Amino acid sequence: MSSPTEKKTDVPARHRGPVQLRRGLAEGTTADQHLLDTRSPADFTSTDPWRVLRIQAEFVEGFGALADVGPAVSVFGSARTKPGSAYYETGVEVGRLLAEAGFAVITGGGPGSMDAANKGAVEGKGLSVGLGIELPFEQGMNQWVDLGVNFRYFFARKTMFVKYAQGFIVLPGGYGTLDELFEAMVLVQTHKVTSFPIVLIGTAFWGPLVAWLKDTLVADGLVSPKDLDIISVVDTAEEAVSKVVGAIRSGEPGTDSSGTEPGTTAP
Ligand SMILES: C/C(=C\CNc1ncnc2c1ncn2[C@@H]1O[C@H](COP(=O)(O)O)[C@@H](O)[C@H]1O)CO
Repeated sequence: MSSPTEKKTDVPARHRGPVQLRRGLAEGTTADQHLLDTRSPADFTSTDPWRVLRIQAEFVEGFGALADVGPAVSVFGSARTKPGSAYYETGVEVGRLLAEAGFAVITGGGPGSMDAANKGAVEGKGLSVGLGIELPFEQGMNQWVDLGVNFRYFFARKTMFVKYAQGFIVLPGGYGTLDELFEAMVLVQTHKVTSFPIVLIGTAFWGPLVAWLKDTLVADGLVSPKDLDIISVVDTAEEAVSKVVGAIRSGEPGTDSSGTEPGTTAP
């Protein structure tokens, strides 16, 4: 009797593209049969190889749609921010000031702070971009998006936020906002992107998070003290836009060159 590790050359193999299958896995239908069998097309479109093509298509379509956006800043913040609230008005101001400074405004295209920043971009006569995401519940693009691209996959969409923007402005938000913020922070920390200012608005909101980064992550040696400089925190739309635009124009990373600590308003 041969050992399980002994090479078996007598077992026939079936090839499916670059994949080789033996024994029970070799049984079944051929690729041609699958292709020509129209009984269950829905099964086919939910297979992983088909998904890869859809993912690829999202990147191709996204790159194509956004290629001519020009200088841009991505703005993040809660989908639940209410029109008329202070955060909403700050979002409108951010969008307007960015547009007036010649920057396209890229958001997630949804409600709340995204709606606010897109509205500001339109008011400032700039390019208002929304990168929508397909969600289990119906959620259209907000009315202020002039160039909209809809994504099925969060990760493809997140690539676009970074690839087509030169900086981020982040309003208060929940998990989605934190996800987008921390992804950008990691990209800067690991030098995957350079010269990428990230400015958070709202010292009262972000202060406790920044304190935790410092008192726990830095204190425990999980990030270095200089990693705190990846973000800066301000209180107004004017400060945020001036900081991001200034850093982009000077080619500096998003560090606070004034020497003030993250979590404090720049002088
Ligand atoms: C939950 C609600 C709406 C969901 N619609 C969204 N549309 C587009 N983009 C969204 C949506 N929800 C989250 N995002 C992305 O995450 C960030 C906001 O998430 P948060 O958890 O609300 O902070 C935002 O920047 C988007 O990119 C309400 O009806």
